[in-house]
Amino acid sequence: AVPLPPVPYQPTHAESIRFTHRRTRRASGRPSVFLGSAPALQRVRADREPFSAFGIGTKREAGDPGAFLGRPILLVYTIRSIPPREGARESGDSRGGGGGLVRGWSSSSSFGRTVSMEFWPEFLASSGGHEFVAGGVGGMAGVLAGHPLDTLRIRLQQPPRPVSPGITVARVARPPSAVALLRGILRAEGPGALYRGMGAPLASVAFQNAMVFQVYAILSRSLDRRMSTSEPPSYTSVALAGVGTGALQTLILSPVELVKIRLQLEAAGRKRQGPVDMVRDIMRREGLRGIYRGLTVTALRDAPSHGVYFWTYEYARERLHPGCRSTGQESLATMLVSGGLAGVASWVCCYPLDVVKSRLQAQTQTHPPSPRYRGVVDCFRKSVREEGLPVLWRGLGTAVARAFVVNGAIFSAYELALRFLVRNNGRQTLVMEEMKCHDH
Ligand SMILES: NC(=[NH2+])NCCC[C@H](N)C(=O)O
Repeated sequence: AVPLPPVPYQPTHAESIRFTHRRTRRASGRPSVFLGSAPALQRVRADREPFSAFGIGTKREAGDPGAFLGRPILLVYTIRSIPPREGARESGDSRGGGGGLVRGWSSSSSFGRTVSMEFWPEFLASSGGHEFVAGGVGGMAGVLAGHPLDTLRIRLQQPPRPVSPGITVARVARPPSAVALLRGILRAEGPGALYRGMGAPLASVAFQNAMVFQVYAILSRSLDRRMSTSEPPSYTSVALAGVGTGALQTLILSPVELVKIRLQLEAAGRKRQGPVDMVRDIMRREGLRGIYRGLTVTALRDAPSHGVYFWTYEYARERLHPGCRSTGQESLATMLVSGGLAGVASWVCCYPLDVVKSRLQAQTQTHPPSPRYRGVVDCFRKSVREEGLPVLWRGLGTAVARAFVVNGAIFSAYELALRFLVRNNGRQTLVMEEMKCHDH
């Protein structure tokens, strides 16, 4: 067979230039500019390599400001992929041994002669929005696995019905246990009631979770300031990225949960509304303010809880399977358990806020004459005054069970989908060798 000619490498997008540049600089300690595009690298196929890449770089010492002002030099690279094993050997990275995924860059000798660098799997993964797709798959798995428990939690959190305006039966009637409530719902409304309001979350939570995992992937890597990229983001970066992600996703999640909660609380028998009718109805009556009711309390709940969420996940999986944050090698059990634990920790830490949020989002503004709770603080005060301190933990058992199931499903589906999406790239290590360096 005639060997295929090298594929000329065309520099394209600005974004990947910046990205590649940052990686290069961090790894070598010397600034250099490489013009190239990550999507082009992803198109490398075994039958088309090695191929050449042309880059323009500058040689400067590390930390030198104005690196871009240096004389441009032409760099010629050969890019080829090598088996993971060999990659581990070449980069001296023992963790990647045994056919594992190798991460990090290795740059040998001095810049300007021969530099070989590895494109780590995550670099390839992060350039194509794979986390977004995998996050969406995870979100759907989570809703399918946990919606009945979610309905139980929302119902348990509600205040007792008033006998007449302003007077509740809280002191007389003990709130029902989860099991009693479940039996009651099944008897009176049938199993369908547990799945009520699931259609809309399936689509919207898929989108919300997709955004969460994509934003988290970007933030956790960009917050990490360490020079070495051969290691996964630090736990501090992971937690901070979680907080940022949690705050941002509130904009999507708050209205989604408002509609979900109201659909979940619709009793059987009464004429039922679908999500679209419900949104239209709220918009007509209260406008955008109505749709965004509960935004503040959702942000208060979700920013810290997502910090705890991602920190716990990363910490737990590393404990259960040492080295897996670097190699990506972990079992399904590790994914399920660390995802489950992350969910539980993130719910326990913010649970009272969730009770308040559910109550605030459930109440309609027009009926009864005036809303029962006027805001976050008022809802806290009134609930505790009327029902005692334990009200802040009502439904916690159900919430914890749900959190374990849902987030075990989310993280497992996410990790598996991600591996599926990058499996072509994930098994190989790309080495970029600097062949020539014309320095005039
Ligand atoms: N309490 C939280 N908001 N935790 C953060 C992630 C929660 C996850 N999306 C879930 O539905 O369980």
